[in-house]
Amino acid sequence: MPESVALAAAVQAGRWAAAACRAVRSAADPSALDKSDKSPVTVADFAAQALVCRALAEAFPNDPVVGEEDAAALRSGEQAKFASQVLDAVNLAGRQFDLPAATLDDVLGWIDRGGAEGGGRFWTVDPIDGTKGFLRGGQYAVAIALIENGVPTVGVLACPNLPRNGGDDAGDTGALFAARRGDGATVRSLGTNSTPTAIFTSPQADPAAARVCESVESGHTAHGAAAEIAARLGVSAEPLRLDSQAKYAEVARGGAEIYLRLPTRPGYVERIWDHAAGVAVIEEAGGRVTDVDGRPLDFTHGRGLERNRGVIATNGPLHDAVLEAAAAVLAPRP
Ligand SMILES: Nc1ncnc2c1ncn2[C@@H]1O[C@H](COP(=O)(O)OS(=O)(=O)O)[C@@H](OP(=O)(O)O)[C@H]1O
Ligand SMILES: [Mg+2]
Ligand SMILES: [Mg+2]
Ligand SMILES: [Mg+2]
Repeated sequence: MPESVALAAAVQAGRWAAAACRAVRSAADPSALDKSDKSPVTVADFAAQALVCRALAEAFPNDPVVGEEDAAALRSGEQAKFASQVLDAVNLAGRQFDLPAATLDDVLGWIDRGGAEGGGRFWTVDPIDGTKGFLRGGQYAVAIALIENGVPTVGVLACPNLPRNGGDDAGDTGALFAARRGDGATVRSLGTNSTPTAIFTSPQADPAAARVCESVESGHTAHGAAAEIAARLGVSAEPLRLDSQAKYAEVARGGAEIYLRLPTRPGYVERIWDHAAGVAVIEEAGGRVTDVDGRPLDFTHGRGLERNRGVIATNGPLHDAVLEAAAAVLAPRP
């Protein structure tokens, strides 16, 4: 079946952005700024958001985009050198795809296309999910999703450091996961014209045989509570720790059965761009996603998953058992 215009635009956006991330990483240690919440943002985050918004604007000039980053710091004048590095990264990646050279004004304009609030139909973009992983040389993902009436209907995860094939057959590095509601989920390499292959979650129904994945960062998920849930399920394998929505991708292709993201403090609201693309990919591969209380993720409240707490994603058959174990370990919802 030919890919829909929306999925094709998201795939192209993911490829352009991934090329910018790779270009920045291979040049030198990426420079980073601290945002107001003390989290890092690099030249590559800005360049990737610019390229994703550029690709989406070409295909759907009227679609709103909710992106993680904005260009305020780059416009401030204090960061002129940083801003020119962002421009260079956009044009370096653009040359690989024969795109016309951009100006700094073009780049700032594309980045700020990501300032929408949402709506009935909108895109959400995490230009680098797992920025700490990117800085460490670990996993990261460019995450792009189309949300229609609260449902992620298209999802793309471009993972430049993830092996194309899972398991022992590592193959080449760089994998792009894509899904459109009703059409299934696929993986392909990051190269242009690569062929997509269908992916499916693992059929494992024995909790004791499950493999759990979780964030590397202990500030982003409660590792201790996850270990208690795993022990209740009888899981013996050590957790697989990897940065970013590469965790959704691993569960979607059967490389793990469970992804636990457990609140580290009351009141943290998960961001929609940290989950929407992963949800589309994993559900189309046969998996299930809820919050820790078993509620579906609610993408109708702007930039945050205001009505949810934490996230549990599974292969499908194990979901109810994991929710039961989580209910026994976690304090009830306040
Ligand atoms: N306290 C807290 N709890 C939960 N999540 C948080 C928290 N603080 C930050 N974030 C978000 O975590 C995103 C990174 O996801 P991961 O933890 O899976 O990756 S990583 O291990 O940090 O690399 C990260 O996304 P990026 O900023 O795109 O990297 C943040 O949006
Ligand atoms: Mg993120
Ligand atoms: Mg990010
Ligand atoms: Mg961030």
